[in-house]
Amino acid sequence: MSPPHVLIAPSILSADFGHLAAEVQAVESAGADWIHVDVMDGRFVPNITLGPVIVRAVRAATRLPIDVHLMIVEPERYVAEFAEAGADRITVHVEASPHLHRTVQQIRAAGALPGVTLNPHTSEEALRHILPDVDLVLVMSVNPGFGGQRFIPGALDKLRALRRMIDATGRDIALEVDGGIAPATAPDVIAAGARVLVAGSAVFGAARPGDTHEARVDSYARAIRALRSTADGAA
Ligand SMILES: O=C(CO)[C@@H](O)[C@H](O)COP(=O)(O)O
Ligand SMILES: [Fe+2]
Repeated sequence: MSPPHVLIAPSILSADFGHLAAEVQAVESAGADWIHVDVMDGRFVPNITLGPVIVRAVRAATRLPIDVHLMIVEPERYVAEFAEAGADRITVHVEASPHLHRTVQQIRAAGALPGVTLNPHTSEEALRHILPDVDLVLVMSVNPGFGGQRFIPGALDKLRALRRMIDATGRDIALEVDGGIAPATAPDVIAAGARVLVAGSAVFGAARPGDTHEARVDSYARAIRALRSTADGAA
C-alpha cells in the first residue's frame, strides 16, 4: 500500500515572534505545506495570542495557504476580518458557535474555506450535520490554549470515527489533527485517518537560539521530514 499523502502545518504559536516573517519564510523553505495560526481571546481559552494584523503580516511573508484556528467566543464577529487579512482556511469551534451552520456560510461568503473543530471532550457526533458544508475538520488532541502539551490518546478514536463519516460524504474534506504531534504520535494519527498534521513545538523547537537563518531552515526541514516520513510506517 502506498503511504498516504500527508500535509504538515507548522503552528507559529511556537515561532520566534520577534522575527515572525523570517520564521514563516524558514518553514516555507523547509517544506511546510500550510501555515497554522492560533487565535486565542482569553475567554474561550485561557490565553491571548494574536489578531488579523498578524495574519496580514504572515500573508505578506509567504505564498503558503494560511490555516487560521479561531479559539474565540462569537467567532462569527471576526471571520470576515480574518478572511480579508489573508486567511485561506478558517476553523471555528463547535463549542464557541451556537449557530455553526450560519458561521460556516459566513466564512465561505468571505472567500475562505470553512473548517470546524472540537475540544477533546466533545463527541464527533456534533459534526455529523455540518460535514456537507465544510472543507476541513480539525480534531484537537490537546485542550486548546497552549503549545507544547501532551497528546491525548482519545483523539485516535475520534479521528477514526470522523474518517468514516468524511469518507461516507464522498467529499474531499481535510482531516487535520492539532496538539502534541511529534514523530512519536504522528504514525498513530495518520493510521487513524489524519491527513494534515499541525505541529508547533515539534517544528519550531528544533532550532536553537542564535541559529542563522540557514541553520533554522535545516533544522525545520529535518523536523518536517521526520513527521512526514512517519506516513510510510502508517501505510
Ligand atoms: O491550537 C493549538 C493549541 O491550542 C495548537 O495549534 C498548538 O500551537 C500546537 O502546539 P504543539 O502541541 O504542536 O506544540
Ligand atoms: Fe491550533
